[in-house]
Amino acid sequence: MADTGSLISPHVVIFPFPIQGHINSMLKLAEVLCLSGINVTFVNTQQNHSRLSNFGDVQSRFGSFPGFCFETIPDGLSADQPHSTGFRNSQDLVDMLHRLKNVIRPGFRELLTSDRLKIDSRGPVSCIIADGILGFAIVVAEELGIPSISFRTISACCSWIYFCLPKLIENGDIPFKDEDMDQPIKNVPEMESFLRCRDLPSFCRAKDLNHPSLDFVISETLYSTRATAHLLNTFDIEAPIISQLRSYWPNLYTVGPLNALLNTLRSRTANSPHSSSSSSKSVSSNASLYEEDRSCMTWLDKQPEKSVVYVSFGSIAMVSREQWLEIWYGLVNSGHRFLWVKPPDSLLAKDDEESHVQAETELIEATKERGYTVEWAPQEEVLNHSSVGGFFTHSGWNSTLESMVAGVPMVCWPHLADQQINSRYVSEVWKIGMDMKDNCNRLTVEKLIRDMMDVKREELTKSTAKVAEMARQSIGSDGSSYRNYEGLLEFIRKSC
Ligand SMILES: O=c1ccn([C@@H]2O[C@H](COP(=O)(O)OP(=O)(O)O[C@H]3O[C@H](CO)[C@@H](O)[C@H](O)[C@H]3O)[C@@H](O)[C@H]2O)c(=O)[nH]1
Ligand SMILES: C[C@H]1CC[C@@H]2C(C(=O)O)=CO[C@@H](O)[C@@H]21
Repeated sequence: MADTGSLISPHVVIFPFPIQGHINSMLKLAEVLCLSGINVTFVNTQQNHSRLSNFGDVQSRFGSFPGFCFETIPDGLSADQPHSTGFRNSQDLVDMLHRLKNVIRPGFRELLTSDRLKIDSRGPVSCIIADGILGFAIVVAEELGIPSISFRTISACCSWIYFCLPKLIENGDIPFKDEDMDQPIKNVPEMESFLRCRDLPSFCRAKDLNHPSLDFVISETLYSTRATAHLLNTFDIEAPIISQLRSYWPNLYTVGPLNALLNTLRSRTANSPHSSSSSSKSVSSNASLYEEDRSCMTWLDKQPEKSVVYVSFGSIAMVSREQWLEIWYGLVNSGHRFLWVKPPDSLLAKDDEESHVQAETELIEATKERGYTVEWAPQEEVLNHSSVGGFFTHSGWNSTLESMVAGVPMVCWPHLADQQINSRYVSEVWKIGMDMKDNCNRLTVEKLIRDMMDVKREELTKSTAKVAEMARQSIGSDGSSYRNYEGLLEFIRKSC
């Protein structure tokens, strides 16, 4: 039976960076902790919270846990400001950093130090689990004299590169000296044999070393070492890098893939509303800021086995009209069926150029035969559907993990941040897909989709099955992620 939280249980505050990919994985962690009897307060910014309540199933998902509660803090967005998590350019990130500093940070501090949580019947806050790029939450924990756990929602390989950035700057690797993005980078231990300029996180492309986004990831990474413990949503597949990270984060718990761990715990928990006797693949944990369109599941039901390419570039990537058309042509010309997620605000300004309008009319016609489009899909369910044979992805870390767990090969088109290195690992290290990085034209799209679906199908099927098995073992009762999950619970319980 589930231990759903009680007065004597620890009380943990969880606080994500306020965008979809971070909220998703931290809500999964929240549910894992609730299923283990820990009381949780989950802090959202206002607009995200109202969208989650409208579009996600969070109320029913967490309704059965008396020890769970949401709190909201201001986000600095005006009530009539349209929702857009997309980052059109680096200025959008800079704007977000300003709101973080001037509104979200004081709001979080106020919440934790005011009486709002002190009068909470679940007892005083015993620990703060904050997003690894919200270092100010560590300061609040220090002020309150309680432990903090820094949860980095990206891959271990990207976290490791962030630690190596000061050395790369010192050695003159960045800023890049010339236009040759294939120049090897030799100063990141474990990656000497395959790392190129273009594989470094996007922030390294800044010409100016003082660029706020580069400064942000470097300083937050150094700051994170002040936390009492660290969490990563990853597993043995990143073992060599995890060992390196322990030199900075000795108290590191790797508990991924969290979607798989959560499904296992749900299925073991007799009175969970999600209890299921089936495999850990079958349940999804939706926490969407967009309205899911489930009609795509009915469409998938009608397609042949492993025939569909699922296309999604996550929640913050923005695509230009030219790129959009090239991808569309490539998909249509590949001859394969496709299900394409196009979030409402993901296309950069639509122009009236005659040739674009004509192309789009042509493509709409061609798509009717074998394509389907939605604004948001139940992604985990889609990836586990028997009709899906490949994933054309931006290589966000959640999508990468979800694809690994489902055993689906990938064509990667990374946009920003960690995606650049994730896609390199997918193609060169784990060999479960192809990297299309910095090269978006219809011929390349067509070729790589054909490679994934036909030409390299057999070898990819073997390697994806191996990785999926490794993920499954990690969260099994003898696996490293499961043991780390138990260690994390012990750590949290000791802090109460
Ligand atoms: O139609 C869709 C599309 C996506 N998703 C879900 O949305 C999440 C998307 O997360 P992710 O793949 O990580 O992409 P982003 O939303 O772009 O995530 C941001 O946050 C991640 C975690 O820090 C980083 O790895 C990414 O680079 C960063 O862009 C996943 O859980 C998907 O299952 C859906 O449910 N439906
Ligand atoms: C917009 C980006 C700022 C950094 C974040 C990030 C991370 O390093 O945690 C990855 O991608 C984006 O989610 C965030």
